[in-house]
Amino acid sequence: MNHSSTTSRPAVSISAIADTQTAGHQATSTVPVMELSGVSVYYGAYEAVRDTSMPIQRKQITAMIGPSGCGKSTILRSLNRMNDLIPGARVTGSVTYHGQDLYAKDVDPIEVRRRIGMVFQKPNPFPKSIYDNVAYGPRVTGMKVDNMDDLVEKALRDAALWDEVKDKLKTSGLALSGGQQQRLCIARTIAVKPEIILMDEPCSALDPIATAKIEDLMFELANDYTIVIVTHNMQQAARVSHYTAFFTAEVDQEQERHGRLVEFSQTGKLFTNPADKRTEDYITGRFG
Ligand SMILES: Nc1ncnc2c1ncn2[C@@H]1O[C@H](COP(=O)(O)OP(=O)(O)OP(=O)(O)O)[C@@H](O)[C@H]1O
Repeated sequence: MNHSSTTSRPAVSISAIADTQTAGHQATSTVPVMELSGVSVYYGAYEAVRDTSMPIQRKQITAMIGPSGCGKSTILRSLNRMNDLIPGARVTGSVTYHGQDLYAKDVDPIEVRRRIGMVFQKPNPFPKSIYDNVAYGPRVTGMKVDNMDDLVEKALRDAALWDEVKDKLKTSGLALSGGQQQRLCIARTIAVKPEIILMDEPCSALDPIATAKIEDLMFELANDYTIVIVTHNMQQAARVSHYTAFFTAEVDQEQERHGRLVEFSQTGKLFTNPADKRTEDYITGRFG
């Protein structure tokens, strides 16, 4: 399979597939909601990450760790077709969501990004009020909302921000602290009712107290959502995740670096009894 970065015509409703297939399921740690099989991602002719295969387990936190440039963010973006937005980016192999090929011609990438939301490294609220930041997604996606006030309150509560902002909902989101802004971005993501939340180093711009709050929040969110987090911080991966994927960058004969998944396993095992020497070297600080 070879998926170019050009977006395709919407037809299949990913949410319809997801809603049908998750109905009645209890959360377990053994039901993958997504699967990557032999996924490589190219930027033009450059193969940034090669041959990645791993599951994303439902309502679990999966961390991606590894040295700079090993392709963690690239793989993360392949999970909700964010790479489509980068000119020249191309994904090969298979990414499935509830068994459905995420890159099939008739899948709507906008709908994919609603079901599989993303929180970025730098908090990026819109220059709008706190309320409007949260209401934005439901409004632009045309979600049927009975009571927007209730939806905004629920999203802010779920993002552990309600108590801090309930008296200033009309204030600009940009007037909040960095940690509050990041929780506002999480509320904005939750507001469109995604199933999966991708987080690309969500704490790297935050101080330790704000970081601890986001980590606590991730635990809470994992009751309802599947979370995939890219982090530079091994301790963070060890603290928050159920599963960890360790990536490294291999150097080929032309001295070109290619990201490679070395090991994927339960977090406790990866950090205490890694199967691969390269993982052991990395987690013990001998490399990277
Ligand atoms: N938009 C892009 N265009 C071209 N090359 C890119 C692009 N984004 C990333 N790359 C390259 O792909 C490789 C993997 O980058 P990526 O950002 O995915 O790694 P990473 O592991 O997330 O790194 P970091 O931890 O430093 O954020 C790197 O060599 C990077 O330079």
